[in-house]
Amino acid sequence: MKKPRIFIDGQAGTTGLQIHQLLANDGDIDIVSIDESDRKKEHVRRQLLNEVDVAILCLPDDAAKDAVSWIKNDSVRVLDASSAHRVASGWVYGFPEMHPEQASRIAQGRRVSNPGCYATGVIALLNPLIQRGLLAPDTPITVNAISGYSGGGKAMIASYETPSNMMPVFRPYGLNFQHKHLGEMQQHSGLSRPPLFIPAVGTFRQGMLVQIPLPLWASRVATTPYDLHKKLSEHYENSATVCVAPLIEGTAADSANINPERFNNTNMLEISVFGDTASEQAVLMACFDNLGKGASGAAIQNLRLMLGSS
Ligand SMILES: NC(=O)C1=CN([C@@H]2O[C@H](COP(=O)(O)OP(=O)(O)OC[C@H]3O[C@@H](n4cnc5c(N)ncnc54)[C@H](OP(=O)(O)O)[C@@H]3O)[C@@H](O)[C@H]2O)C=CC1
Ligand SMILES: CC(=O)N[C@@H](CCC(=O)OP(=O)(O)O)C(=O)O
Repeated sequence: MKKPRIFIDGQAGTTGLQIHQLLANDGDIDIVSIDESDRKKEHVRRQLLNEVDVAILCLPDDAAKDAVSWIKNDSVRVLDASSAHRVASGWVYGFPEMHPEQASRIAQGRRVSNPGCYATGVIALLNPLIQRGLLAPDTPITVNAISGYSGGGKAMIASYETPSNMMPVFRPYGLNFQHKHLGEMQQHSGLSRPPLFIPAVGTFRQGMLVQIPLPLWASRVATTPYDLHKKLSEHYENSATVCVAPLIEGTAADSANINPERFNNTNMLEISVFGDTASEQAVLMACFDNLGKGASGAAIQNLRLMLGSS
């Protein structure tokens, strides 16, 4: 059988390079390469984009939109790692765990959008709880998150890895309330409004922690930390990529395992639920690799679904 041909447009960038490395030893896939001197030449990219089975776009948003508009061959399928099409109609959202039908939608999709890193954590935590009625769609949600600096691509990596640059160990940002992941967080979690999202970047290269504090006493739906944990555990029971740690409750709560770098170089996402029944408070946490389940790992998972090889 003919091997599927894949072109990674943006293969020299952080995400593209990692996808390339993860696929390099896969003998069932033919990765079409582009010369370093040609990788930004429109006519070369146009031609490759129209002659492969799947084009994986690892480009800035505007370049990804251009690339999609150049594809005239209807048999070419697209997996876009940028944020250009994550809430666009006609695109399948590449988060297989969010719905029992989602993996088969991705498998059949002609246009699949890979989720944003922070959005991956938020949707993993909230989607099952909102879909299953444990949180109301209009619950006021705050998200605190920290990412390794590789989340900012080549430019941010260079600035953090230049020794003469004194970068703050922890830098909150997104404080214009316009972060590019808000739309996908809202739509794919099922919230009626975007969350209040406070991301931060730290002086570590890779890894991510997403936290959602929940004052349950203010919730319109009567919910306990135990209920939240049970629903999340049921939802991800058969998942190979998302796991739920045992409920962490009360005065003995121990956060020794919480470390944004813990799942680096894997496609795993671990959910933790901390709760106190007496004070009716809980915190949901998602820990994963921003370059793994937050980017390249998820892209490989989606590609395999699209190729029917997962
Ligand atoms: N880093 C992350 O954690 C994640 C990133 N993403 C998304 O993936 C996409 C790529 O991000 P990332 O890999 O971090 O970014 P990088 O800046 O590391 O890489 C982007 C690559 O695209 C190339 N490029 C830019 N414009 C063009 C163009 N017009 N034609 C061809 N190539 C072009 C760049 O070239 P050059 O090398 O010359 O600069 C670079 O190699 C972005 O949309 C980002 O939002 C998604 C999930 C996570
Ligand atoms: C630290 C940092 O700057 N992170 C990036 C998000 C990286 C990411 O995964 O988002 P995309 O998939 O949408 O590119 C940011 O906040 O814009």
